[in-house]
Amino acid sequence: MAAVPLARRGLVLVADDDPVMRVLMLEMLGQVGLDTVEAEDGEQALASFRRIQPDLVMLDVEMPGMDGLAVCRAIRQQEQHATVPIIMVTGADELASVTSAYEAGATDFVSKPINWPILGHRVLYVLRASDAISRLRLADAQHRAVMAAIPDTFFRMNRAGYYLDYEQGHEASGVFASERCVGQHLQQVLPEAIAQQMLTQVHSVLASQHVGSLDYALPQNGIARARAGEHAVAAPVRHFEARLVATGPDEVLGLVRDISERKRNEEQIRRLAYCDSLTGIPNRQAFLETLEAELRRSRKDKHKFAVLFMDLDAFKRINDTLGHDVGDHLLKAVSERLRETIRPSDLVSRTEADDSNLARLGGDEFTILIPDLERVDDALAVAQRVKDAMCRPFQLDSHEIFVTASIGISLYPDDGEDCSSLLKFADTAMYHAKNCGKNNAKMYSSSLTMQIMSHVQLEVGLRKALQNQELYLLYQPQIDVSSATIVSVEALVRWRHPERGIISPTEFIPLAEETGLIVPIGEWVLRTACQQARQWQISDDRPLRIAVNLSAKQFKDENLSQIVLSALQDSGMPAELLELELTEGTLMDDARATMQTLERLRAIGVYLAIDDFGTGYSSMSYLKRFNVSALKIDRSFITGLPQDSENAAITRAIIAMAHGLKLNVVAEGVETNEQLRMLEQCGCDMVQGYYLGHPSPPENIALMLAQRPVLDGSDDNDSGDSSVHSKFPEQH
Ligand SMILES: Nc1nc2c(ncn2[C@@H]2O[C@H](COP(=O)(O)O[C@H]3[C@@H](O)[C@H](n4cnc5c(=O)[nH]c(N)nc54)O[C@@H]3COP(=O)(O)O)[C@@H](O)[C@H]2O)c(=O)[nH]1
Repeated sequence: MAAVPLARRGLVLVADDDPVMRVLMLEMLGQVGLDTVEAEDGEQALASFRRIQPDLVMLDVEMPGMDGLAVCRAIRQQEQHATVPIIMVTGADELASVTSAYEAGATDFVSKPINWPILGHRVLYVLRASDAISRLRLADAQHRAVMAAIPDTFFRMNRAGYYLDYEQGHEASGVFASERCVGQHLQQVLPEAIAQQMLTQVHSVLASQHVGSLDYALPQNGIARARAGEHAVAAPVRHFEARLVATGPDEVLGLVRDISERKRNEEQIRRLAYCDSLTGIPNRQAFLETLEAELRRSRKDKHKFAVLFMDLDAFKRINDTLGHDVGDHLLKAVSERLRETIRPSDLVSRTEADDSNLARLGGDEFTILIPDLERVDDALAVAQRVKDAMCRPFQLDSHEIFVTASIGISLYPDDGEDCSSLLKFADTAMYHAKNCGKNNAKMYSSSLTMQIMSHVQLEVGLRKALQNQELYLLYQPQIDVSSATIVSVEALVRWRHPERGIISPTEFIPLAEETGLIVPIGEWVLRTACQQARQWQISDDRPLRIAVNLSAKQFKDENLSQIVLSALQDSGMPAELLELELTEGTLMDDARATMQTLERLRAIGVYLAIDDFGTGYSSMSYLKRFNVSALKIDRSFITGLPQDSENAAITRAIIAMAHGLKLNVVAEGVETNEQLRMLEQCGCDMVQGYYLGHPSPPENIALMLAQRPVLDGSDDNDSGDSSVHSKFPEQH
């Protein structure tokens, strides 16, 4: 049977000047599967080494010429062969010889007389050990390369919290030097609290054998000051993340990374996500989170808190008239004033006073959280302080701006037990405050929700009212005082609601304004009134004027003049017989735009009147500039005439002033003969009111028109009140 060749296990260079020794060595090494190359002397050995690059070298120490020690040294000098195992064959097992061998760079030695049976195994062992060492060296080099590439600081620590090793990473900002740590306990290196947390984490990692981590911050200027407690003041800090992994039953490896940059980025992102970019105060998201936290806290501690919802009154007008830059400045100034108003107060009960109790939700809406509320009155007191703060004029560049605010308040837990309800209810209360005349603060109550719901239902109904033909017009005559004849008729809209019956325009016109529905409704009124008036003009054969109320939204509608022209054309009405009634508020809203719209309407040739005069700005100079044809004295001045001397004086002054400006004057709300008499004496041109005719359906107006001079025979079908029946001419 042929011998099975042994697997080759390495190439050994054997150098000995004694041929017998060489043969024996080659034989023994061959028996354990090693390949061999022989050399007779040192020079030959060195040359062979360079040529064949053996895995191991065996050198006889004593050789003529270049001895084994010299060869060994020569090999070791070649850097790339610094690790090849070299076994020296020494003449005697004496210490000096062994020492010289190691000093020359030998890996091991074999003494003569050689124990031949174990020589091969010895060589194999040295080869294996050398291989293991090479691999260890490689692993160590790789380890070092990884360490050099990683910015983290490494340390080893035992269960008790002593640093066993500490390798500072190149991006560790030099908080600690390695010599400060090795052999030291955590508490001698880190501030007490952090050291304690780290030790807890070390124990947890050792127990679970899972990776654990810990974030902490240290003052930039060093540990000593941190330990002195100086980090409590706002010293710049660096943030670190320590990851711990168990490397044995009682030892962890820690990697510490400087995460200051990441923290800064996170803070920047947080600021962007949670700050209102215009004012710098917290935004809606931040407020919702603060509210959520407060809710949890108050629920646990059984405390009350309040949410204030503030909205500036007429902010839109400031934006529209003075521009968005001024609007933005105002919002910044408002937030600053709010900040000042709540900062020194009892609002912030937490240790760290911050701005998170205040937020801008968007537009001109701000919210304030009042924690730890003891009495409801405290919330109202804060609202009052805020209102007072808003009332002080804002000086913005060249503008002195006056604003007021409406505030709604909801309470936890009385009004709601979740954030969205509390915010919604505070908003509802704010709307209520606005409806109660602005510059107001109101508490939420559940009845407000009912009101809002019915408001919403009304809005839904109003959206369908036009297409369902639920709207209709009544007409009220305006009578010329000198001729006692009807010269004009005012169209007044009504809504016949399928469930609620007749709804007054005082209820649905503001809603139509708010929702923008006034534009289509107003157009329908205009067209219907023009058609009706044209019929009367034809049948009665006289130039009867029809008066139609225009709301602010309609007046601002850029299609207004087109709509007016089209209504006139479709009905065949002469433009001068269409009277458009505008309130002072509508005209004063945006003076420049007003002038342009008025210009367009005048160009069409319609008759323009100012309605409800005396209730708004009552500015004579504007009246002159607006160049209208008539003004209607508001009925609040006519009520109480002639006894009310103040109203009598105002009425006289308005009539005189209007005549000075060559305007016709109409007195509204004339309900008695005495009022009529007095207005006649004051020279009032026209009168309108229940005394002369209630708002009535077209057929009643047709009857009245047929009587000349006029006789009031009208019924206000919608009020049912027709108590005033008087013959105007007979009163003369
Ligand atoms: N934009 C539009 N507004 C309209 C329209 N139709 C009406 N309105 C406005 O709604 C308000 C209430 O109107 P109404 O309930 O019709 O009241 C009018 C008269 O009924 C009332 N009036 C008339 N005479 C008397 C009186 O002697 N006493 C008394 N207490 N009330 C009286 O006055 C209202 C007419 O006011 P005015 O328009 O200011 O001349 C009202 O503001 C309407 O303007 C519409 O189609 N579009």
